[in-house]
Amino acid sequence: MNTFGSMHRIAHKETVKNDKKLVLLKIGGSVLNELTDRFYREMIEMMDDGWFPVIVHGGGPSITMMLEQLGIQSSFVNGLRVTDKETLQVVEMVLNGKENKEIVRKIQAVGGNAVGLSGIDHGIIQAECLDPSLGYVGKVKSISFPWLSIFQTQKIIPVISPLGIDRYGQVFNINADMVAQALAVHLQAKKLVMISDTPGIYQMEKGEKKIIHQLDPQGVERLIAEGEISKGMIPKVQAALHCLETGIEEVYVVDGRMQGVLSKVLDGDQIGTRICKAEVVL
Ligand SMILES: Nc1ncnc2c1ncn2[C@@H]1O[C@H](COP(=O)(O)OP(=O)(O)O)[C@@H](O)[C@H]1O
Ligand SMILES: CC(=O)N[C@@H](CCC(=O)OP(=O)(O)O)C(=O)O
Repeated sequence: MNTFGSMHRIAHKETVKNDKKLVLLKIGGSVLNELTDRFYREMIEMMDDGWFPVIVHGGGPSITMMLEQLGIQSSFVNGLRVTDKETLQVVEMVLNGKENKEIVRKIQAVGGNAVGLSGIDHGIIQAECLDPSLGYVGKVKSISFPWLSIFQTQKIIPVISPLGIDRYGQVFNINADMVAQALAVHLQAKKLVMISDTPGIYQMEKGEKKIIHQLDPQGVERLIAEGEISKGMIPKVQAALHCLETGIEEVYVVDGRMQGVLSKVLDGDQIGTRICKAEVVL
């Protein structure tokens, strides 16, 4: 966690304090290109309040669009993109070349500092094949991110794409929610915020979507079993359940286009859906 912990007592103390206020922001491809300058400014402002954001991003819709433009067929199994060699090249190109740099560019444009990294760089995300029938789709085996204290001290926001690499140099395409969860657990984030295109997790009531503002793990399991949670929301809530089991206090699902969304989450105001263990429900 703290590479230089033993070097200086005060530096160590500061890092431990900051670690407690680490927030993992997962920016979904559904909303990535609709986030405003205000959203990115809030990210910079949260650092003045002692919070430090680490970003993992997706980019599913952009990948699909590029594959279509190139005439490459794309298919999904349980929400995961079947990834052959040709598809993997496009995934790398779109995630690392386009979406990662788009986020970095926007943070820089509002006066912040960000460094874009892929999970391949320095082997941040060590991966292995998830299921041979899906091709080069990976799962996270381990994470190595020893520079957190340097990024924090310099107020540089890390922006990480969901690609992994194995020890032979093979790259894998990994679902971004899974990467966000693994990184949140590794960095012992206080919160994981899933930034998507939905105002929260909803269930249908008399033909209308009703947002559920608070959910505990049992509630999540029930909504999955009832079929209320489906498609892209499934990996998010699975990630949330895993996070809660490993000590992360709360996971939010929010719409990144809502004004003041990040400050509301950090201030504990009611926004989106907050998933937490029953005993810590306020
Ligand atoms: N119960 C639910 N509540 C909210 N969204 C749901 C639910 N069930 C399925 N979804 C779908 O999940 C989508 C978000 O997942 P996804 O499209 O993968 O987003 P992202 O690109 O942000 O990861 C929503 O737009 C919605 O269509
Ligand atoms: C294996 C797999 O499905 N990988 C995803 C990676 C991007 C992603 O997860 O983007 P979102 O967060 O926008 O869904 C994909 O190829 O679309």
